[in-house]
Amino acid sequence: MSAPQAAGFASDAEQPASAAGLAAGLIDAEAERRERQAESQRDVVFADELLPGVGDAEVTLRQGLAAGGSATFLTLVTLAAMDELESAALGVLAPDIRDSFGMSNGAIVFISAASGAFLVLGALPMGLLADRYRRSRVIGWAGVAFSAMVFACGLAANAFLFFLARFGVGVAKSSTLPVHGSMLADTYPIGVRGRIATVNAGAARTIGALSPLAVGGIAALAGGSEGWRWPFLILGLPALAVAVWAFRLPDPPRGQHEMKSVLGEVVEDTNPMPISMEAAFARLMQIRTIKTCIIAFSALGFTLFTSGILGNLWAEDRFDMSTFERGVWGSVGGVSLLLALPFVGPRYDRLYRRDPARALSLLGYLILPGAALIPIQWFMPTGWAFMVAGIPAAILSSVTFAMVGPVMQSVVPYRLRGLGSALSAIYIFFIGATGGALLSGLISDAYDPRVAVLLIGVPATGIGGFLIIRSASFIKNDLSMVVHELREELEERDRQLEDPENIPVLQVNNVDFSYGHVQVLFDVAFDVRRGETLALLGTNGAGKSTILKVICGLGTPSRGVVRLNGRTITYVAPEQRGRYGVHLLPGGKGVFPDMTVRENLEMAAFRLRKDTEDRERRFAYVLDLFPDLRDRQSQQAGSLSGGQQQMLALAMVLMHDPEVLLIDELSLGLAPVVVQDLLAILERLKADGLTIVVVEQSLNIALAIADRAVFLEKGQVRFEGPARELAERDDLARAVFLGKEGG
Ligand SMILES: Nc1ncnc2c1ncn2[C@@H]1O[C@H](COP(=O)(O)OP(=O)(O)OP(=O)(O)O)[C@@H](O)[C@H]1O
Repeated sequence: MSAPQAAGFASDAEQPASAAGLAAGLIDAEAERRERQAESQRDVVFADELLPGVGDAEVTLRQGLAAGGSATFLTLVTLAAMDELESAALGVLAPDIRDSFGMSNGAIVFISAASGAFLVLGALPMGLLADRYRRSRVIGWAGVAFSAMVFACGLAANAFLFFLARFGVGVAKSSTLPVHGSMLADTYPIGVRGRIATVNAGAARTIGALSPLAVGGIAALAGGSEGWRWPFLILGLPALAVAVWAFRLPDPPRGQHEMKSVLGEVVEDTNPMPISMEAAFARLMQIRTIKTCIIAFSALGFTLFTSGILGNLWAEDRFDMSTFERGVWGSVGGVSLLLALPFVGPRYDRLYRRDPARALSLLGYLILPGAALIPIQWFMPTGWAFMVAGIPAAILSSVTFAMVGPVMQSVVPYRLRGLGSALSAIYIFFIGATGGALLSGLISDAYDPRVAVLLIGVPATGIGGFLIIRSASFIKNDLSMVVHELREELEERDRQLEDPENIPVLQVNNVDFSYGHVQVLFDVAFDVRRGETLALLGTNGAGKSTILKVICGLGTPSRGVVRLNGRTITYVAPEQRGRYGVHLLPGGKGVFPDMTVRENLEMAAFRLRKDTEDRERRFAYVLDLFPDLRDRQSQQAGSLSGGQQQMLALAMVLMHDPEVLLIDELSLGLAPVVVQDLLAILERLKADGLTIVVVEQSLNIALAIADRAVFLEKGQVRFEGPARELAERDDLARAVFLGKEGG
């Protein structure tokens, strides 16, 4: 893109003559773009009652559970309780394990909390599996692995093996957030999500609250320095039984409750395309509620996961409390949390039905007081006062954490539920828990646990609370996006049912795209029919190449959808799209200059290396299409002329047997005679039935090959229709010829 033409900001008459004029023009153009960006975000806000779950009839928890069947809930709750029991066991037994393996405080804090990092390793694949496959199966296998690894913790012969077993436990546990969260959100109605989450947390905590007592009791009963092993050995068995049961759970249709609330019916994608992690993350991080909440919860993670262990170490070292005493106090804290949970879940659900922004800010306001309560606790003079004073802050942060699931699930696109939770798990556990563990371990070893908590816990709590409150201002906009997408899907489903013979090969709808914070595509939409050639024309920097990137998967739109033969491919990886037949001939040099023509073609045919017959067929087709290349197969590609190199690049793309060929700047820098040859080849490809989208600077060339044209200006479609009609639009045609805004 050439800089002076980039923004298309000035008419001929007002061409800026000086550097100052140029700068002023650029500033104006940027201000105008920002205005359009702000407008495009305002555009999608729907009235509250149209948002999913808002204004719906009240549902009691019993009705909600009955709607999805209580077996799923009970199984997932039990599995979550096992996780809790296991974590609590580690907290209570930390000093005994430390002494048994002769470790320092820092080492045991690190090993204990590092399962947060291991959890991250599992969260991504688990999230991906949850979005692609039957979730009950994923949950079952993860449960089996969990029970095996917990057992291994009890058998560990040394600190290193114990560390490895923790690694396994962490990875196996990683199914809880992405897979359970996705399953619960799709099984039970939106109106009970808060209560499901709090009951889930409450039930898990009930077992968790009793577990310090049970764990302390079992360890004391077993006695000796190795008594800590028995709680782990005993826990492995019930975990295995529940995991086996989980395989039988039904898998609900994805996004069914959002669809029922917004559309009144379920539009199920029975044959979804595989989702790419990169595309999913790119999309999720464009959703402001998600991004802000994820950062908020990771900040909270810095303190939440280490505070229990640091508290136990402090209680033992400073106040000389025994394992059993600490277990009792741990249980008291857990029971207190149980008293708070029944208030928060129903309140969140009620607020959410009225105003989702208030439901979210409630969570932020619950967190903030913790920043003041933490210092009070850590300056208490006696053991029991220390334990009692820790309860309020622990309750507030645990209650808020129980709500991560409902908040995330409400704004994540339903196809990305698993990966959405995985993304939050990465931030919360990897950055939050592991970062917090490392820092706390270091500070605790250098000073003491109190310094660690004051330096990390207080600011983390304040920042977390503030950010959650801030995220509340984005949620309605993001929920509106959900509504928009669901409506579009329903319309498209109806359109496909009405006219199944006439589904476009390629469909781009409502697409917004940003490079970082700079939005460059605004609500772009067009279809391409089978065998059609579509020209994408427009001013410099209008976004033509960016659209091609979005179609072939090199860019993920922040809004909107791309479909291939009626199936959504918005989140499909570029190489996967290649397998489905979407291929891009990028602008500029597209060959390996040091290789021969033949070697270049062989590189392109790499995917066909096992299918000799198909490979030969493609070679024959391509060499027949480009006789000039056939005669130069042993020539180095770098020594070919510009036109021949463009032919070779095209030949390489055609080796893939594309269904849709995307061409960026076909004629750029080529002599007219070469362009004529290329056009003849495109004619032949058209005759062979190939669907082509070509970005062209030259209107004449576009008109020569295209059936239809789309004219873009500043990221918006200004014209879509038969190519010859575009030629009649003087204003637009002039813009293409002159490379400036039409007047
Ligand atoms: N990688 C990038 N990072 C940031 N901004 C980019 C990037 N690529 C393109 N842009 C900007 O996005 C806008 C659209 O660019 P794009 O290349 O899609 O336009 P185009 O219509 O193909 O223009 P041209 O014909 O000049 O290539 C431009 O303002 C450009 O500066």
